[in-house]
Amino acid sequence: MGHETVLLKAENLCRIDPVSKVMLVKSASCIIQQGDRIVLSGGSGSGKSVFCRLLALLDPPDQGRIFFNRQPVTQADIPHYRSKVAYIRQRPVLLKGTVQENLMFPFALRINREHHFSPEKITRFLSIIDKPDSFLQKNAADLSGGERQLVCLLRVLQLDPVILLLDEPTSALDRDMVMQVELLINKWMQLHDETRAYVWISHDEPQKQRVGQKIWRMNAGVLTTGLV
Ligand SMILES: Nc1ncnc2c1ncn2[C@@H]1O[C@H](COP(=O)(O)OP(=O)(O)OP(=O)(O)O)[C@@H](O)[C@H]1O
Repeated sequence: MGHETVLLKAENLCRIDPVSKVMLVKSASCIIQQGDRIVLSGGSGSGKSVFCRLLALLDPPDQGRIFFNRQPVTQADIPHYRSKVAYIRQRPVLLKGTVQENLMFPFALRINREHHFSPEKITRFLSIIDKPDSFLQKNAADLSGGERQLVCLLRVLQLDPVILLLDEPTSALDRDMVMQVELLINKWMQLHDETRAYVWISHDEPQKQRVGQKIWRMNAGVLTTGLV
């Protein structure tokens, strides 16, 4: 593939537990290209979440560098970078209020001042998951676990991320909701002509087959991406 398709390159990322001094992620390097649908697998406690949080720069690497669009990511870039390389956790966090208030919340933040809430964009996403516009007026506290995860995804997708880091986003959901989440993310990839990418942590074999075109593995903090 051509050079221009590389979205992100990480070099020798390390993360040391500040308390125990144990190295949780050991010199992990990877490349994420446009269209990449990557599954990250590995045993429980192997470091998958720690690694994805490093990639999202939610935690600072103790060593190593990340290049995004071929530029090294500096301290000043981090807030913007986090909206472009977005981490989705297993247990979604919503604020009090309606679905719409939750979706509008990011636009109140200074970092997103160039973005504006787009009802059209949200309606398009809602139609993908078969939800009427009235869903926006639902109280977030009344949503099912699956609906909460969908709202969290919409809240991220509306800000036009480039890479999603999906940390077991469906592991607590029933099968219908799992399929809805997969559908939404698949459509998001298609809507952008496969110029986006994701890394999806999953323990579920059938799901790995459905959503993964490349497999990365984490074993005791050591990442294997298939690239030597
Ligand atoms: N903030 C932290 N501080 C210290 N240690 C941590 C922290 N977060 C995770 N760990 C430890 O790092 C190791 C890797 O954890 P991590 O959550 O990345 O595993 P995982 O591969 O995602 O596992 P699972 O599949 O069970 O979610 C574990 O031993 C965990 O206890």
